[in-house]
Amino acid sequence: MAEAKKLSGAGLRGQSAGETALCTVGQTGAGLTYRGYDIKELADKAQFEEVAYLLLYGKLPNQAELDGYKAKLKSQRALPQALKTVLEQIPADAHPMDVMRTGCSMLGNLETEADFAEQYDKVDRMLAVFPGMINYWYNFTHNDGLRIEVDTDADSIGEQFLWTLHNKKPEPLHVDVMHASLILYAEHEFNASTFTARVCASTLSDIHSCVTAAIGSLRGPLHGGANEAAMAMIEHWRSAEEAEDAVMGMLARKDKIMGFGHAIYRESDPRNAIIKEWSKKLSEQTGDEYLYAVSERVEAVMWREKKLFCNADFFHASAYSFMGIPTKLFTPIFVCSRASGWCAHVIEQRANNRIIRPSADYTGPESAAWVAIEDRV
Ligand SMILES: CC(=O)SCCNC(=O)CCNC(=O)[C@H](O)C(C)(C)COP(=O)(O)OP(=O)(O)OC[C@H]1O[C@@H](n2cnc3c(N)ncnc32)[C@H](O)[C@@H]1OP(=O)(O)O
Ligand SMILES: O=C([O-])CC(=O)C(=O)O
Repeated sequence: MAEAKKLSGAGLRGQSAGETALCTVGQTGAGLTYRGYDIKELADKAQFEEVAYLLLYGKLPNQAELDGYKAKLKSQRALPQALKTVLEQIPADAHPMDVMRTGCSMLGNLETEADFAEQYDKVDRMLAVFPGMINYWYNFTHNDGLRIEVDTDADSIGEQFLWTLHNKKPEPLHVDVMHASLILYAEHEFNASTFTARVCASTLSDIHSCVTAAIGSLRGPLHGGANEAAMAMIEHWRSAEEAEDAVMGMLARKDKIMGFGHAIYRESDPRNAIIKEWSKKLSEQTGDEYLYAVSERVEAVMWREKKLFCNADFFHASAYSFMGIPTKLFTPIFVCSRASGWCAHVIEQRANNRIIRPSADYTGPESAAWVAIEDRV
């Protein structure tokens, strides 16, 4: 069993910043559990909606509860006209994560959480709306002003994402991949975006503000944005050999290789083996001749040269690409999933709240003498 990573130094690494009953990350060096359930078992056996329910409502749903939950989510997909109008104003060259941030914020204006008693309904509405919301904007701005129908017959959030993106019922294999992917991305303890959501929640702010703030944190390439950055890197290489040469050059220049390394895990990210397996299946299905091989070679070189391993993001890049998902929509899918984890944390924070307000070690001048404005250089 791998030892836990030695955690110290900047970035609050290794410091406990609160309690959670939602998730353990790297407790035995590599593991990940949601409310005690191993991620491998969840990704293998569950639908995303079961996992969202587990995180938000505290237990795995029985069949009737799952059916009821999915029916509720399905009934809440419609986009308010005012939200559509705002989405249509956002330019085609905007980053889709900015669209998610604005869309979430606009939803908060239209359907404000007036009381914490409404929190579960607000969360479920966001989960229901987000896939159609981003794809409404995407199709309108990238597909000749097409105004898609978001009230599809899709049975799940994963299917809804693919259906509203491509305007057709997706194939079952792709829906299975989406379930696994959304489960893998759903929750990860006090990562940067979740911590952002909790800090916002600790001021007793509304839930749309918490999620909007978290989207902003997830957007960065050191966090959720890494799946897009990984794709932007690997898409240039047409063979494993070309990839190896390029990565060696990047390492010599001390470039960061996106999709590798982790703040907590030491030897592996348990989500990688799962999404890698799906990426392999998709590669075989699509007749891919190099992208999977390129990805595998980058993984091998990074481990050989740096003992750095793929995190959850790296093989998501090839997997999403094989399903015809445009690179810039990769991180919004992460939002569609992680919104469940963020909101479970917001609910947990609210249940036992104290405003999060750490201290800082001051490094500025001891004291400074006032200088009148006309005397300043
Ligand atoms: C879903 C997710 O959010 S997973 C994370 C997604 N992010 C990425 O993939 C971005 C690339 N990775 C990284 O930038 C980092 O590994 C992070 C941000 C994930 C973690 O950062 P840290 O906790 O600071 O990493 P850690 O302390 O283990 O770094 C150790 C050393 O490895 C290096 N290193 C870490 N990751 C990488 C990488 N991907 N490429 C090259 N070198 C790296 C660091 O620069 C550091 O070197 P140094 O000691 O000479 O400065
Ligand atoms: O835990 C982290 O720091 C980043 C991560 O993997 C996640 O949020 O899924």
